[in-house]
Amino acid sequence: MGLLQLLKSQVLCHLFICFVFLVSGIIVNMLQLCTLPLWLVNKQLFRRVNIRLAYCISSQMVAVLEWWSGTECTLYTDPKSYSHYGKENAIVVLNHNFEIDFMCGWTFCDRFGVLGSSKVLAKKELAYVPVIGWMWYFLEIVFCKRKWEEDRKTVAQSLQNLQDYPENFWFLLYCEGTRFTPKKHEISMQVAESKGLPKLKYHLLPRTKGFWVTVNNLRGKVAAVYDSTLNFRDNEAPTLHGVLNGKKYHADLYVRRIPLESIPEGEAECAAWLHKLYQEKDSFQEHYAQTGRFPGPITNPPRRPWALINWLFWCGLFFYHLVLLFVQLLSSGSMLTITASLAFCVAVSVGVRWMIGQTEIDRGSTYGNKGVPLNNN
Ligand SMILES: CC/C=C\C/C=C\C/C=C\C/C=C\C/C=C\C/C=C\CCC(=O)SCCNC(=O)CCNC(=O)[C@H](O)C(C)(C)COP(=O)(O)OP(=O)(O)OC[C@H]1O[C@@H](n2cnc3c(N)ncnc32)[C@H](O)[C@@H]1OP(=O)(O)O
Ligand SMILES: CCCCCCCCCCCCCCCC(=O)OC[C@@H](O)COP(=O)(O)O
Repeated sequence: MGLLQLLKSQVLCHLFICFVFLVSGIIVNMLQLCTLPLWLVNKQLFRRVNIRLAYCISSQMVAVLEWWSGTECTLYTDPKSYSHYGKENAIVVLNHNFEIDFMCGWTFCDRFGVLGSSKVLAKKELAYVPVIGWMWYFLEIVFCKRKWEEDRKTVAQSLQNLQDYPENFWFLLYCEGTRFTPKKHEISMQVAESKGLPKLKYHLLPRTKGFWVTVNNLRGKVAAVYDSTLNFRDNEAPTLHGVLNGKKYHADLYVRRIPLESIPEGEAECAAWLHKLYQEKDSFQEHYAQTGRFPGPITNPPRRPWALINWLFWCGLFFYHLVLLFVQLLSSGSMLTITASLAFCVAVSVGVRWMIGQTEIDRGSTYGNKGVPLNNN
């Protein structure tokens, strides 16, 4: 193990990275709060400012993935589609199998210059996660309770609000609605069977209502759906812990650009279209399992330096102040101050541990663990 790799595996380094993320994130959240009055006088300026503030937070996770762990992200797509990426609004449909799939998504957003404005249909529980969840309020992220009766109006309204959004964005939809586990897969395939749909090997059965409502409420605003299929080399199951430990992964993303006009408007037709899309995605995963690659040419968008610059700025700022604080603490000799500082460090560690827990599939929700009631029950 080299010296750098040894350094990356040190818990103290992980604590420092997490501390920087949490404290800088809360500072940015507070700045976002201060921009609220702007909404009343100039909504578009409010949005543009918040896109940049959000970048300061999400790009830290991109920097840790790209520069700290050195994870490589390869894009399989045709050159004609490539020329559109970052220059138009799009709905991204992505498989949901990996704990760090959202970080890989963010990496691609950064490489195409849409990281600050990127959006997602997210479960409501994530709105309460400090830093990221709070940041999302100011980005007009669309939250759902995963209860269609409650979501149908709120989701449609939140999507309509994006019609006059001033900068290009990608709107991410995990149509499977939850992360892949063998149990959820088994249950969703029972649902597929009961609906007479072909079985999927690598995906859960997609939930079609969110896709239908998104496509129809973003019509006229969004140019295309980017059908995206992600996998990792060597059957790796990457984790945020691995990334913090400096473990290098290799992500492969296969993207097809599908013009929005080609997607049917009616609910049933749109649902059938999505089911067919997931059958195709399943065949791409099968191809990957057989050959170790996706079909089509590789076009690698380069890493950009901004995420690294932003991260180094915050790390430098906090390192300087932490050293100062440490020296002052020791020279003060006050047991009370030392204990209070230690308690603060423990609180930060516990907070961050809880946040990392949100990314772990083992601690995931039970959504999708129950199928439709069988007729003979
Ligand atoms: C060039 C590069 C390209 C791309 C780069 C890649 C990506 C980058 C892009 C952007 C990045 C931006 C941000 C990323 C940052 C962070 C994201 C992190 C996390 C957030 C993700 C989440 O929170 S995922 C969870 C929330 N989202 C969703 O759930 C979306 C999908 N769900 C839906 O659409 C649902 O329909 C709903 C939520 C709108 C409503 O939920 P409900 O449960 O009420 O669903 P349904 O009404 O659909 O369910 C009932 C129907 O489903 C059938 N059923 C029952 N059991 C099951 C089962 N186990 N599996 C499947 N189906 C089931 C049931 O029979 C009902 O059928 P109907 O026929 O009546 O529909
Ligand atoms: C810079 C490094 C700092 C590291 C510490 C920060 C950790 C912050 C992580 C919070 C990110 C929260 C995003 C989680 C995304 C996610 O994957 O959500 C799961 C949902 O889709 C589906 O949930 P489920 O039904 O439970 O599978």
